[in-house]
Amino acid sequence: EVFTALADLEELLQTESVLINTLENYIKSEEQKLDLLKKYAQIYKKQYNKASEDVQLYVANPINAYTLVKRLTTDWKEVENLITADISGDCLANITHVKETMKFPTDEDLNGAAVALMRLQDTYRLDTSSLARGELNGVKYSSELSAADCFELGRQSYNNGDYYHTLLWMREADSRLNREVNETVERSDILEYLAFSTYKEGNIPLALDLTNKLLEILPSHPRALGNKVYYEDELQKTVEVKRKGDDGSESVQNDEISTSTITDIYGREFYEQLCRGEISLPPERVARLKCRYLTRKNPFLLLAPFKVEEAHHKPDIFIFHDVLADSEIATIRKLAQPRFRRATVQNTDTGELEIAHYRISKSAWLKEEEHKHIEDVSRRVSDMTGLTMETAEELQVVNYGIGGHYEPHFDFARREEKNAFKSLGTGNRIATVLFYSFLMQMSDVAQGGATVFPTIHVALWPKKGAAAFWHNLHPSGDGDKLTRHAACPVLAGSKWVSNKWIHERGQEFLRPCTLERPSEDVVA
Ligand SMILES: O=C(O)CCC(=O)C(=O)O
Ligand SMILES: [Fe+2]
Repeated sequence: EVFTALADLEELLQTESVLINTLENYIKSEEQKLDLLKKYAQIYKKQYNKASEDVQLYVANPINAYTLVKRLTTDWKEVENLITADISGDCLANITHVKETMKFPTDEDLNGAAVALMRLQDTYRLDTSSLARGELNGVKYSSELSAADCFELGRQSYNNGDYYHTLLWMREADSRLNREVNETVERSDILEYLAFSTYKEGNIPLALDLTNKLLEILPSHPRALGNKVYYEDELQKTVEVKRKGDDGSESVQNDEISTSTITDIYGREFYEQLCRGEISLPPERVARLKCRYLTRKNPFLLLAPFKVEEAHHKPDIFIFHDVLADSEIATIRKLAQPRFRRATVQNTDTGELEIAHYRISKSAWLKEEEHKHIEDVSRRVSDMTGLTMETAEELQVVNYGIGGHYEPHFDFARREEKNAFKSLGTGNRIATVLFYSFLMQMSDVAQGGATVFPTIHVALWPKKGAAAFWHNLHPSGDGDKLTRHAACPVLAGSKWVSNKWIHERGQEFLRPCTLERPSEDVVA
């Protein structure tokens, strides 16, 4: 699919340009054909009018008799040939060729792009009308959506069983339609989706009202007629149930929410608040964080020490500034782009890699041997972290497209995930280094894409050439649950990250393990 990475979307514009050309050529050919047919029609009409002046005199002339017959035989065949000339077939063949040889989106892509917009709408609390005006967080980026565009977003949501967004977008389609001079969609179609989604959301009186409005426009609409009877029946039933209730029968109330739901709700809330930049570390904790130069007793680093900023204590999260050169970033992009595949996650039961809705991006893996720059980056990670790269995974390059994100997760395998990293034989992921390799900001307003740690309220805002570093494991080898983190959906722009996952094996003397276990895990 193409919607998961901006790099692919750029190629879609090339496809569009070829298609526009094909379409214009087709229109030109059809116009030429019609011009020729018009000319034939004129000639026929002229001769016919002449003959009509005196039919008998006209046919009495042998030359006229001959040309009349000729006009209706060989000449007319020409006309028929022109009419049946298959210009459209040629054009369609061209289009098929374009679709087969160039990047072309599918229906799943349309759905993916629509779902991504809904995700952005929810995470960043964007109101439907502003979005339809082409605004993101108060910044106007693009042309407005037509009623038909909004209708399609509603329809995609409907097909996903997402009635909440169906209602938002169908209402927007309706209000846009009221203002459209050249209407782009039928009001009856909007009403049908509105009515049924309203019913699905539990509001039968309103669903009935909307269905009646639809029937005012199309009185014999078969589905609307059927639904009207059904809604009326349902309403009748509720009235009866209510009456019984008033007579003293008991009603059962069940508004219990399980504890896990509560934690999920709050976890999600912190995650989204961090993405929106609404919460951060309390000032007294920020005051304890320092910036410093790191040399690690390495003679090269004495000349050019790393600029390190502390982003959090316990777990320690560091930001290394200016650790990727522009030339290295260019190499990474050039090598990764042609190899991008939809990024995968590891199935916790089977250990197999699979795609998942909670990680939407494209990724590619680069080996040190491929280019000096990749080797240099790997050595730098070793210098930055003091850990060996011998058991580290290859450099993973990730590009996030429209609404691309990676929901809260751990980089390490948990104890129950027995099969994770088994085939590598290098132990668990002891640490993560995440480079922000390329970033296209569309405005000064932060437009999403932060790396956030919901449990400890940390948000790292991508900065080109910088890298984040943290240990995923406690010295005991147990996973540090506080390192749960996520990539917020990209609202506007393009986000590229590259990461190096460092493994346990080989680090025994570089980061000795202890027997001491973190208290939270002892309890668990
Ligand atoms: O892209 C980001 O900001 C985080 C990526 C991440 O957590 C991962 O790839 O494991
Ligand atoms: Fe991660």
